[in-house]
Amino acid sequence: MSAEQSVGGGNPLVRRLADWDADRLRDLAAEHGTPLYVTDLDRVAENCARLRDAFSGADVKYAVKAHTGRAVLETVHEAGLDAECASAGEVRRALDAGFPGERVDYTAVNPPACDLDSVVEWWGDHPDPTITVGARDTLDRLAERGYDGRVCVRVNPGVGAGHHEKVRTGAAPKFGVPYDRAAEVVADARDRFDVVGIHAHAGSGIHAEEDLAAHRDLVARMGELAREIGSAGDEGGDGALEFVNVGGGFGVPYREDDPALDLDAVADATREALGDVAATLAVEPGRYVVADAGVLLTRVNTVKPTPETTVAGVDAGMTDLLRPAMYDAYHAIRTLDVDEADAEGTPEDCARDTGPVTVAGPICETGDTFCDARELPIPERDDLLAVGNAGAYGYEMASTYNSRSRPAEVSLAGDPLRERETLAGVTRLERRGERE
Ligand SMILES: Cc1ncc(COP(=O)(O)O)c(C=O)c1O
Ligand SMILES: N[C@@H](CCCC[NH3+])C(=O)O
Repeated sequence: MSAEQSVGGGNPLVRRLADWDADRLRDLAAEHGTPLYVTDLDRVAENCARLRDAFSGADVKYAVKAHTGRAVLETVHEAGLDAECASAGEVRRALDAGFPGERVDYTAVNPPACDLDSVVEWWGDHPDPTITVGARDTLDRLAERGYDGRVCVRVNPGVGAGHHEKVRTGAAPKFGVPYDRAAEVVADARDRFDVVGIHAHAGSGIHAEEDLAAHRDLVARMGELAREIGSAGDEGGDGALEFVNVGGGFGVPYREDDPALDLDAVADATREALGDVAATLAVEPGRYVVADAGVLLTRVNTVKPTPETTVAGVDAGMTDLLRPAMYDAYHAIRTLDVDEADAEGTPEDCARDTGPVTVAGPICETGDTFCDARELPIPERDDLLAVGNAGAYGYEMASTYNSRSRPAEVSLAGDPLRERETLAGVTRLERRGERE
């Protein structure tokens, strides 16, 4: 089976930017304006189904941070995944979208007091969630608040992976208790809490062979630790762990010719690396669930030939999609207004001449470009461009820098998901003349 083929009919491993219906996207842009995120909720459900099939028998938790939109959360909930949340705000969103407490994990990273206060209070109405804790200090702060419920200990496995150094978490001291001290921290936590699991996360965008190897190393280390903790628990009569969470990070192909991740093979390798443990495997992917379910539509407003490249000035910028500016991330770009031949990603076939094009946003930062001198159809003013794989960490990382309002989002079916922010929205928190 080729990497692109279907797994059970209409559920292909990867959906390329070329696969989106250009007419539909043009209609949505005409109706809702640009910049506009378009999210295909059916694709979200398909991605969830593929994860559940590949990791059958494991707990699959959606890392909510990748896309917190209500419709996405409801879709993921209906598809049977749990929710992994990075803040009290994300916990609130998950509960509001219908996830019961026992299907919510809160991963507390240097948690502000207000986050701990909130979740401990909310748990009263939503029993049996899990709090994942990466420092003894956090355990103490939970105990101070009277919390004695389910806790998972986050471990720093010393193994990192991911598409960019800024997203490799596994070896960063910020995350998790040091591997060598993990068993001791678990033993200490058992005196005060119901310790149900251990957790580690290598990083985000695991796709390259070396990242997959790092993922396997991490899983193997977690398997060893689970066995060590399990046998210590038996001696002390505390019982074994419920689960071993090996994190998320499963990558998607961003470049047109990147191969799709063979999810079944990754799942098999994960199980094999974990080895024999008396606990359920858990994973918490975010990107994989939503990345290829979203595109960002933006319109060309300025065309400027320069000796090196034609600059296509567009109405979306790093405030709408930060990834290229922050990580030099590659996102496929498709001109929806030229002949469909270029939907195949073969610029030489398309009706317009092609050449080096720099797609640049309206923000006063040099890094505010979606691509630099990439071979694309020479742009014309009012062209509609689609930026691919924008569903993960797209809207979520949007900001109002340069007093730009955040974009709108609609579903592919045409339902409004998030309104376009207004200037009044951008300035709504400002106070003037209120200082005494
Ligand atoms: C603790 C944790 N879990 C899960 C994820 C989800 O990662 P991804 O979206 O790459 O699957 C992240 C992000 O890197 C994370 O920090
Ligand atoms: N924001 C990152 C992923 C980091 C996930 C959070 N630990 C990205 O867009 O690639």
